[in-house]
Amino acid sequence: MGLKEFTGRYKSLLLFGPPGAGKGTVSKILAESGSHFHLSTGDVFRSLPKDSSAGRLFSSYGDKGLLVPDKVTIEVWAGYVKDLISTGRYRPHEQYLILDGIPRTRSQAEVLSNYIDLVAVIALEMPNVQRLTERLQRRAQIEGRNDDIDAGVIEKRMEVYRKQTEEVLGYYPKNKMLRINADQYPLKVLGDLFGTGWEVLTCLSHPMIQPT
Ligand SMILES: Nc1ncnc2c1ncn2[C@@H]1O[C@H](COP(=O)(O)OP(=O)(O)O)[C@@H](O)[C@H]1O
Repeated sequence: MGLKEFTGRYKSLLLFGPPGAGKGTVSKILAESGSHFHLSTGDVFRSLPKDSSAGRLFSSYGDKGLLVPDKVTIEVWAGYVKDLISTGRYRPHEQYLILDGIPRTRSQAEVLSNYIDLVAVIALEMPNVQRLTERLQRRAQIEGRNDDIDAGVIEKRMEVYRKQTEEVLGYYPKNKMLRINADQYPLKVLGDLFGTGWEVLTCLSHPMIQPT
């Protein structure tokens, strides 16, 4: 089957958590543990040309800590994944897709279900806003992200997570849900994740069975 003809669903793990909870760190480690593909929706938006219409739309929402509207989000995301497949960078027959930052609304979850075959949902839990903010401010120094610098924008992103995204967890079956305390050192978070979720996550340790 040619790369462009993939019409199946992407076998996916979803990462949830407030800004600063460590979605990116955990996703990268899971992806690298078995050559799987980590896709951060925030990174997808940040890679858009600033003068494109989607890029301008992203700035107008992202700079305020708000979510980009659902329709555009899904369009940009689905187009990006298609491009990854057609250029051979993401190989859906062999790799799991580690999705960080999507879905963030119920409506995104509903549309996304047409694209993915869900393996697991990892919810990184960290209610301590002060410590999340400290993590983001450290990241701002390293990565220079505008939305990590402004305290008002950080606060807005936390609120958006609490009000719009957290409830999306209820959309997914409990037997696929791994809730992990993210208010710990990264190694401990990973230890807990593999301790709780070994049976679900063990699929990442070997390549997918090839279709015959
Ligand atoms: N699924 C999504 N739906 C709408 N907007 C999104 C989505 N993912 C990312 N964004 C936009 O990109 C910004 C940065 O996302 P991300 O890097 O994942 O941030 P965070 O560290 O807050 O989790 C968000 O504040 C939002 O404007």
